[in-house]
Amino acid sequence: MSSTLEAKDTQGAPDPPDAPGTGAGPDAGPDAGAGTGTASGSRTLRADEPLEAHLGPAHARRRRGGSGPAAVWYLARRHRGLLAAGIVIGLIGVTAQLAQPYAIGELIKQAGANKPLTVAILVLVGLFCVDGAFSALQSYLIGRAGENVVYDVRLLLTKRLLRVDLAAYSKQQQGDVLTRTVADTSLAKIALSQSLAQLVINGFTVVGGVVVMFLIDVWMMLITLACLGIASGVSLVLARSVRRAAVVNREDTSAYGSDVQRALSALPTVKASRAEDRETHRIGLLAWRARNSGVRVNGLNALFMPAMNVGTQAALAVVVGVGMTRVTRGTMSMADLTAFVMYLFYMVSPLVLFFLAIGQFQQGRAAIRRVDELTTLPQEGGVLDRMRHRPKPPVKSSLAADEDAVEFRSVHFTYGGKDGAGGGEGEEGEQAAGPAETLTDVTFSVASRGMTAVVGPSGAGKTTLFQLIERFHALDAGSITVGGKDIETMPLATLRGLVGYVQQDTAAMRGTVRENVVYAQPDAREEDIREVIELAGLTKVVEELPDGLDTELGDQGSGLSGGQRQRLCIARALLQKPAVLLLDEATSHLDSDSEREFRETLRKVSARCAVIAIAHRISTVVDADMIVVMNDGRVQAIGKHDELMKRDPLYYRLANSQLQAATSTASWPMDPSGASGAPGSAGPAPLMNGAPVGGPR
Ligand SMILES: Nc1ncnc2c1ncn2[C@@H]1O[C@H](COP(=O)(O)OP(=O)(O)OP(=O)(O)O)[C@@H](O)[C@H]1O
Repeated sequence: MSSTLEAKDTQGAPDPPDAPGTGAGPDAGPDAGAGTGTASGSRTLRADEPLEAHLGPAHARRRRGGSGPAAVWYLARRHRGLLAAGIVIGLIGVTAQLAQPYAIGELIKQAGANKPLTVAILVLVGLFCVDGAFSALQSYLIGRAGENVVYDVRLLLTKRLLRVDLAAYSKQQQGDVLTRTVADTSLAKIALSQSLAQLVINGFTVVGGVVVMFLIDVWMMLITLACLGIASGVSLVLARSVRRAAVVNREDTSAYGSDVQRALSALPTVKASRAEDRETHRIGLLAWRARNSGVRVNGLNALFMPAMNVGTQAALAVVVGVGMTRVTRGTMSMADLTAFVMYLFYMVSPLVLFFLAIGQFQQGRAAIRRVDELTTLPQEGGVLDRMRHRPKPPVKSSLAADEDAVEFRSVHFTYGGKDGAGGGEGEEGEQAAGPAETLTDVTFSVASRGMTAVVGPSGAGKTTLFQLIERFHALDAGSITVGGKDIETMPLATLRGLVGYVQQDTAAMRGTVRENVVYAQPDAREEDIREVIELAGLTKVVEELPDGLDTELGDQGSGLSGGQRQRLCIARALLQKPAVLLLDEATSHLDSDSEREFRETLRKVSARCAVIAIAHRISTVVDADMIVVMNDGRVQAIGKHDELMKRDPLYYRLANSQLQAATSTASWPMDPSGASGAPGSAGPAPLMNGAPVGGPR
């Protein structure tokens, strides 16, 4: 039996993580070769398998608000073969167990009749061995099925979370997502493997025991059933209460986890604000709430055992009393009474386990519901899905020197969607309507070579421009093209291969310096890595690190200074050899010397690709080939530094305040609208909105 299972279980055998595609490991797995396992086997999913195919149309319907099995149930069904095998083996073990009291009764009869006992003893020992061996095998198989289920569920969650629509994800609490991914999946595993198996196996034991006891003595069994029936009814009511309490406890635990995560992610700020006590109090209250609901769950669980024990003890007292009377009267043999009492004892534990499994299963259902909610988060690429039937542009890795790198055409955008529908697959449709447009009628184009700076006051919409180029959000109206192709018709991987993005909050990660640099280009050559390290001005920094490129960094790249982390992220983006490089405040942490060197780097890079940089420092933008001035979600002006200083009051003001601070001279007029001959004195410069001014060609 086990070899058959093993054969099924190893179909689509996986690879160890370091040997992708060789099919050497046990249950498929992340990088396995093509599997051939069937739905009745227990082949785990591969990381490269399209999960939607496994979730089936019913799940897709469910995500659109219709009916269909939850993702977790759907995945669990893939392992029903292994689970069923575990249960069948468990049932064989239980049958051997149920036969034991009967065999003991026979032994007593043999002894009473002064007959040889060898066979009876051997039968009994054989039953003990079968019981032990099969229950061990059952535990192993069911445990394995549970691990397979939780692996598949976690793989599904990982895939869907990494491809989640950013607008939808930003509404989630990160701590809650973590709790659902780690703790709730563990509870779901227990419910879908151990609890289910316990329900079937112990249910079978109880039913089997009842049947045999009926065969031994009907009246005594009816007395027993009356006592146990009351206890079972109480237990069922308890199980329902446990489920309700477990749902509350899962929510409370998750709220606690979210708040711990919130505080820890801003630990330096917590300390600097001397908020440790306040945070302890606030998080402590949530911990207390979780403790209280946990105590309630435990209390209800704890009532199971006594409820069953009282029922069994009452049954035992009555059975022994009535049984002994009948033995004395000669209407029942001592052997039958012994067997009956033994069956009663044998039934207690399965009965208790049966009801405990109901409680456990109910708790698991609460966790399954929470995990399933995560799997229905809207996914990126919905726009592309809707355009599936339109011809796709050819995949390109660079742009010709004479074509536009990026073009915004009358782009309108509101966070959360103009009508509150948001981006992604548009399945949830729950997002609230945004109060005002973030970008209005934005039109400009950027040539495929050269440096374009985007400037403007805080909140003007500069970062939003970049996020739209990366297609993190869907537009309300208008279009954006990269290399002349509408980005909504491009596969996301192609688009993001063409566009390198260094975010405002530099995203260095835990891992080595090398891992951070090659993150977008894992197969980069050593000389290319060295080149981008040099270009980003990191060569000396890396040389001074204890293990050079292989030095381990902490979370968010701790171990490097802010400026060094920023350069690390720039090196990462450069290694990708993007056609368009987006730098959001990428020089904000650099000192003047480093910034001068970096501007030199940018000059070199912008000869190869389009660089678009959001910059607050005027020194970064003075020599840009084109400057886009954003104000209140609109393009206010486009031009070069000297032109803008003359004709755009906002740019003049932004530049002037910085240059004044830098030079500490009073030679600049303070009020650009004054009569000092300053720009803007003849009134505000005309908006360039809707009139694209091409950059250098
Ligand atoms: N995820 C979001 N959800 C809702 N509104 C947002 C979101 N991100 C930004 N906004 C709003 O959009 C507007 C533009 O934000 P954006 O980050 O693009 O400005 P910015 O010009 O880059 O500002 P800064 O120079 O301060 O970084 C702001 O009013 C901001 O509050």
